[in-house]
Amino acid sequence: MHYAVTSEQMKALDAHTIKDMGIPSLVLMERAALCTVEEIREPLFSKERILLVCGSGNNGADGVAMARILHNRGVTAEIFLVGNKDRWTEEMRIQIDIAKNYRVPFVNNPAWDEYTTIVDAIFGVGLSRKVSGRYNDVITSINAASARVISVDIPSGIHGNTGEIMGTAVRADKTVTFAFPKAGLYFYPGAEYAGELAVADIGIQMMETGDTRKYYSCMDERELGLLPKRQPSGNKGDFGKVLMIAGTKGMSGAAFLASNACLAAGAGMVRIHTREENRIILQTQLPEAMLSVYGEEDWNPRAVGEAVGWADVIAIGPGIGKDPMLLDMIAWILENSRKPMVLDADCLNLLSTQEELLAKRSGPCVITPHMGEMARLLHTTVSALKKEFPKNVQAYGRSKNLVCVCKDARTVTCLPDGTCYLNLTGNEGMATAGAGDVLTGVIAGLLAQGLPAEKAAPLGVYIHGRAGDIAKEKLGSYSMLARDIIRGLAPIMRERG
Ligand SMILES: NC(=O)C1=CN([C@@H]2O[C@H](COP(=O)(O)OP(=O)(O)OC[C@H]3O[C@@H](n4cnc5c(N)ncnc54)[C@H](OP(=O)(O)O)[C@@H]3O)[C@@H](O)[C@H]2O)[C@@H](O)CC1
Ligand SMILES: [K+]
Repeated sequence: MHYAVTSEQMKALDAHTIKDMGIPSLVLMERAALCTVEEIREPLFSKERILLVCGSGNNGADGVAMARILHNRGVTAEIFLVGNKDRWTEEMRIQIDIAKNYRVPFVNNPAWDEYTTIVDAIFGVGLSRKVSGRYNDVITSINAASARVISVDIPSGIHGNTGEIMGTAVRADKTVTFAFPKAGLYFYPGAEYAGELAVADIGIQMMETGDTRKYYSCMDERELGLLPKRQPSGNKGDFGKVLMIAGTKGMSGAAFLASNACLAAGAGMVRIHTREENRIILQTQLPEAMLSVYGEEDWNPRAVGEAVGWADVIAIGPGIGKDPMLLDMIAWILENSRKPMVLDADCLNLLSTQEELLAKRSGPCVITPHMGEMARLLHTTVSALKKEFPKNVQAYGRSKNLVCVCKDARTVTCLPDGTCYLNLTGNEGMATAGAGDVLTGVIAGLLAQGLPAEKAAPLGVYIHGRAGDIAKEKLGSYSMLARDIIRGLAPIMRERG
């Protein structure tokens, strides 16, 4: 696992390293400049002729230091200052003096197409407002030039916290970011603008006493170790029994995908509770699952009560539809069971009309809304949700004491204690029908094997994304289907046995 930080958090970590630990700012800067110079290499970058475009702050000062290092190594490196001299930082003033001492060339009006590489050192984590005027023109020229572009710390014009384009932004081929990835390099469109990402260790550490919950937590392959080892002596009951309440008339596919994914994620047994019209098709498609059914006017309280008693984990939602009758069933389960639950899709849409029901449950609970469903739960619009994202999702998870997986191009998982996981696996091919049902099944499967909701949800999102990446590699993003994501689970789970 690693952490991603906001611009403000990075500034605090910089200041802590300089003031409390005593490493001079210029030492950090020299390391930053050296690390970035090392990244200018074939095959992506040619050192034939390099332009360093530098702003007035310390991002610009990094660029000037890089120019001097390159110049002293015999590379043709020229500095173009775009900032306002009156706003130069102390470090910038010093770097300019040093560059002048070494006679590094400055240009006022660069011939953009004569460079093989452009270093973007205009704004870093200090970007504080929309980009306009001369800065806008310069960024447009960088993007139009034939040179390859390497951005220092973050592409200029990308918001370090949200990844949004602040008016205009540099499109980099590579970004070298210092100490910790900035969240804006992971969220879209920032992730796309950053190009290839390198994280340079320049000597800044997390504060030992700090509460890491304030940073974004990002899982990687090491977290697969959280998967409980399957005991050779175990039987199917030991690996958990999942009740999957899914599939209205004509929506058997959602029930199939979620249940299939749940078994493929390692659950011992799955029992589907679905509309009676789905009986034959589901029993044919997925004979490994058990089945009970309900009719048009009755959700079959007896069958549900018995199934809830049997299950270790309950998942409700994939393709169940919006029939108000189902709200009675959901209410009954929330009130009567303390077993771990995953609530998805139409279950959440039904609950958005009677939110007090969520408060009635007391067991561990994971909800998996996409942005539209999340907005509905918060009684707001998607655009308003995005403005305060993910703080509003964190607040919701905390207030309802549940784990909230908010699905988007970068899915976040917010825990009741405020921890926020940012998922880095997955791809655009997963924007396909049924992919969400697969996720519900994977999380339910992990819960069934005994993982707590706080781990099952972010790990499920991570595994689901990686399975999607495997599907994309095989089939491409256009043709991969939700069932291919399920097939992608095996190579990942196999790493554990
Ligand atoms: N010792 C350290 O701390 C280390 C820091 N490091 C490096 O420093 C970077 C942070 O430096 P920073 O804090 O000086 O901010 P930075 O990103 O250069 O931008 C501020 C400048 O931009 C300007 N400006 C902002 N928005 C604008 C807009 N829309 N349109 C126009 N102008 C705008 C703003 O102008 P002002 O608001 O003052 O008018 C100011 O001049 C960090 O990303 C890393 O690269 C590393 O070397 C490691 C050690
Ligand atoms: K930059």
